Formats: sequence, C-alpha cells, structure tokens
Amino acid sequence: MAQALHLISPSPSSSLPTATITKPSLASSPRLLSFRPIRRRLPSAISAIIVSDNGKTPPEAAATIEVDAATEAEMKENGFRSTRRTKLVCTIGPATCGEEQLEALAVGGMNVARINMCHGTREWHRSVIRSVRRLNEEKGFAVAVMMDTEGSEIHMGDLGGSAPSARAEDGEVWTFSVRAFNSPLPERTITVNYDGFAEDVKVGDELLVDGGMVRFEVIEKIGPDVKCICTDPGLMLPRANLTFWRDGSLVRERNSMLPTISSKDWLDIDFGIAEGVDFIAISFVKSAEVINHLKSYVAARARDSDIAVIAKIESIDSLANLEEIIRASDGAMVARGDLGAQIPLEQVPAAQQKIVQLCRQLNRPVIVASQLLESMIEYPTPTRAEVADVSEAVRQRADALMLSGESAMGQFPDKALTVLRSVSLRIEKWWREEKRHEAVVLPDIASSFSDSISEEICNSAAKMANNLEVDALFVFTKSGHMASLLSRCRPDCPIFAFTNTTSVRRRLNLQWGLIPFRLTFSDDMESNLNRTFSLLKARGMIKSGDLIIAVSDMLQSIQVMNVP
Ligand SMILES: Nc1ncnc2c1ncn2[C@@H]1O[C@H](COP(=O)(O)OP(=O)(O)OP(=O)(O)O)[C@@H](O)[C@H]1O
Ligand SMILES: CC(=O)C(=O)O
Ligand SMILES: [K+]
Ligand SMILES: [Mg+2]
Repeated sequence: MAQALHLISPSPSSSLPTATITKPSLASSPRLLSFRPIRRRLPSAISAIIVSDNGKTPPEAAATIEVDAATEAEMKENGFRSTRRTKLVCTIGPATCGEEQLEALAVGGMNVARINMCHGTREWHRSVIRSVRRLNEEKGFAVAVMMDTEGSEIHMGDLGGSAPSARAEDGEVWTFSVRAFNSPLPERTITVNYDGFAEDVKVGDELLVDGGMVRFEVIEKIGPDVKCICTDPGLMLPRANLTFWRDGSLVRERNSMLPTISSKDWLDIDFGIAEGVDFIAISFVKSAEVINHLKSYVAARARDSDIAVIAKIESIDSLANLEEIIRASDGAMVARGDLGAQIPLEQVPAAQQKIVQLCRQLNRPVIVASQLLESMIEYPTPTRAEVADVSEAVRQRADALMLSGESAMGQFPDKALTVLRSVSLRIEKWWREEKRHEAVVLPDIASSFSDSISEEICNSAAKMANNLEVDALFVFTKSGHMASLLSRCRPDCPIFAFTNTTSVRRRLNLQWGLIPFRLTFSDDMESNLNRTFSLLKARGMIKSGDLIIAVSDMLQSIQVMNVP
C-alpha cells in the first residue's frame, strides 16, 4: 500500500492535495520535522499534514449528528476543554430500575448501565435493558448496557422469603448447607451453591462472607451441613460470595475446577446477545482461553453488532495470567470486591495500579469497581477516605469508575453519581493545571504495518495536541480503533470521536476522554470536516477560531486547523 504525505492549504474548503511527497522522503521532510508552532492561530502557509493511502471520493451523506444529551449539556456547562474525561458505570438494581430513576442517572452522567446476573429475574433484566434503550431513543442519551455474569464461584443462595439480608451475631451457630430447602429456610440456615462445599471444608477453617464482612469458623460437619460459629458479626446479603481460608491461605479445592462460564451463564449470555447488550463482563476469569472462547461465540451469534468482552479481574488465577487475559479481552474490570476476598486487602491497591497501567499499555479500557462510595449506600455524603479512593482511581487515569450497591440498592444513587462526577472533574482539572505529563511508557502494540501507522499517528497527534494546546482532537473512525489509540495517550484536550454506527458509539462510552458522536461520513476528510464543523457550530458545541487536530482511520492523516 503506497503511503503519501500530502501538505494541504489552510482553508478546509480548498481542494486537496496541493503537494505530494512520497513516503521515502517522509523522514527527511523539513516541513514535518520543524512543524511545531507554539501558538494557537495557525500560520497561513500550512494548516494540515495528511498521510494518505487513498483518495476516494465519497458519496454525500445525511446531515445529522448525534451525541449523548447529558454529555452535550455537560460540555455546554463547563466548556468542552473541561468536559469530564473519566467514564461512569452504574449498577442498576431495585433502587434505580424505574424509568424516572434511570433517567436521573442518565442526566447525572451515567455512561454505562450494568446489570448483574447474580441478582434479579430474566424479566427484570429485560425490562431494565429495554428501559435504557427507550430512554436513549426518546431522550437522546447514549447509555451503553453491560451484562455481568454470575460465574460459578461459591456463593450463598437467596435468604429465603423476601429477606433482604440476615444478621449474624458473635457466637451464633449457623448452618451452611448444600441441601435444597423449601422457602422459608430453617432459622440460621444459609444455602450454598457449590455441591462440593461440605466435602472441601475442614473443621477449623475460616469462612468469609463477602470477603470478610462477616466471618465464621467451621466447628462441625454433618453430611451436607456445615456448622459454623460466627466470629465477626455483620450483615449477610443474598448471594454473597463465600471463601474459606486454612492456615492463612485461601482454600481452592475442587471449586477451582468449576467452569468460569457456567451453564446458567451461557443462557444469560444468549439472552444478552438477543437483547443486544454492548458489553459482557465475565466474572472470575482464570485464563485467556475462556475470553477467546466467548469472543468467538459472540462473533458467530451477534452478527450485526459487536459486543465487547470485559474480563473481571477478581481471582488469584486472573492475577497470575493477567497480561494474556487483558490481551485477549476488549477491556478489564478491577473487581475489588471479590479480589479483596482472594488476596490480602493490603495487596489490592497495588494490584489495582498494576491492572490499570497494563490496560493502558495494551490499549484496553479499564473500570475500577466496588466500594468506591460504599458508605453512601446508607448516608448522603461520602467519607473522606472514599473521596480519596475515587481521586486515586482518577489520578491513575482509569477509563471508568463503577457504582455497585450505591446505585443498585442504596438510598442515595444520584448523590453517589454526583460525587463521582465532581471528584473526577476536580482531579482531572488539577492534573491539567499541574501539567503532569505522566511517566507512563506506552509500548508499541501494533500487530501490522498498517496498525503501526495508526499508532504513530495517534501518538503524534496527541503530543501535538498537548504542545499546541489545541481545543479538541477530532477522530473519524469506523471501528473505533483510532479513537481508542488517542484515548490511550490521555491527551490534555477532549477527543471528539465520530463514528457511523450506533453500537461503536455506545462502546466508546467506556473509554477515557472520548466524546462519541454518531455521524454519517465518507472517505473524503475535507467534506467530513466541513460538515462536522457546521453541524457542531449549529449546536453551539464549537466556534470559529477553535484550534483542532483531526485524524481518521479511512485516510490515515493528521490535520491541524482553526474552525472556520
Ligand atoms: N438486580 C438486582 N436485584 C436486587 N438486588 C441487586 C441487584 N443488583 C444488585 N443488587 C444489590 O446490590 C448489591 C451490590 O451489587 P453488585 O452488583 O456489586 O453485586 P455483588 O453481589 O456484590 O456481586 P459482584 O461480585 O458480582 O459484583 C448486591 O449485593 C445486591 O444486594
Ligand atoms: C464487581 C465485582 O464483581 C466485584 O468487585 O467483585
Ligand atoms: K457478577
Ligand atoms: Mg465479583
């Protein structure tokens, strides 16, 4: 494929190219090497550099542009240089499944709605997914939907009847059983989903509910029943995760042989594909193999839309195979809830930092999840420690933050979302003011020459954007790949990502700094830019004189220009 460097004249409406230099001279082009004006108005001589591999003329396209209504409002309110970069995921549950509650979250900045297949019925999940879709269609939001699988780790069953939780007190004896009971359960009885449970535990083992929210010691085994005495009292929630520890280490007997994706999970996945979810998050991933398997399964079934597979890092095995798991997946979640039950709590922050950093290097979006604002389940303000934790995740430049119980069943879901939003904005601003250009080394990740060109273009465009202090980066991308490469650089300015499919646009919602727009565009960058400028100007989202850098994945190029 012949690559050519074109220098084009300043007005985006003039014809291109005016000069063509073939690739071998690229390295020696004095124009290119000296192209570093530190000023916001461009000199009239050159306004754009385009590296192009084709010159196809496009058909004229429809004159509409779609952007998430809440993002548009945020941009107008804060000015687009200050638009929030960190994305927000909210778990939907009984506190937020109503249409009005969902709308309040969308208005509050929810980018992705998560449904957890551990809880609720199929009908309930369907109704939430459809409500989100309806909200998008009727109110102009672009909220994506993430389905999170149950996985087959050991957990408690429902508590019987309509009990929302059960309280275990110090010294009480509770029975954990693999028997099936008719509801209501006998007093102080908990069912366990894993048949091998009673065989695998030993008298003297420590049993942790939800990673230590409640602790028991195993005192007796009677067939399928395991009697335990409570040593650390607390509240047990339905389907809470169970781990058992012996001599200070996590015990993983036969349960480590359980499949990552259970037969129930496969049914849920079929359901998610049929309902057109945007992301499937896989719980307790142990290896890259399961991710590859699921990705080919999804690719064969979900022909029109492309569902992204997110690996949840929440087990010891996932830490052991971290890099290959992240490479295989389309994104990762630092699922600190279960992770903190499998490794000592004091190791969780370092694991988080490592996962966030690796995802950035490998160009996969990463979500930091669980207990970010746990106290807000009950209280309207967060603790100082929680705010510090959220700040740290933003400072690490994670793509997204997630609410769990805070939005699923808490008393203050909207307030919790507001805290995430305002802390994100504040820390991002502080970062830009301090001009902290990070020391993160971004390795080359391209697997082909063509990918390398995209990667070099994005790295250079992001660097130019910082040096020139441009107002925004524009990226025209069909697959979303170029947008993610720009996001990976975490540039100072926001990234307007134009894509022509609704599903790609929704998926870009999870990535740091991207403002996804749906726009029908052609291979002709000049006409794309002109049309985009006039559409955005008409919406009051940009103005004449704004300095932008544009790149595209059809016509591999970097253009620098003032909005006419
Ligand atoms: N669909 C739902 N129906 C009822 N309660 C829910 C639902 N989704 C979440 N919850 C409640 O919110 C809490 C936190 O949700 P979250 O999704 O973090 O689940 P979790 O049980 O902690 O497990 P996971 O490790 O899969 O995240 C749950 O423990 C549950 O009590
Ligand atoms: C989110 C999740 O699954 C966890 O933190 O365990
Ligand atoms: K789950
Ligand atoms: Mg979990």
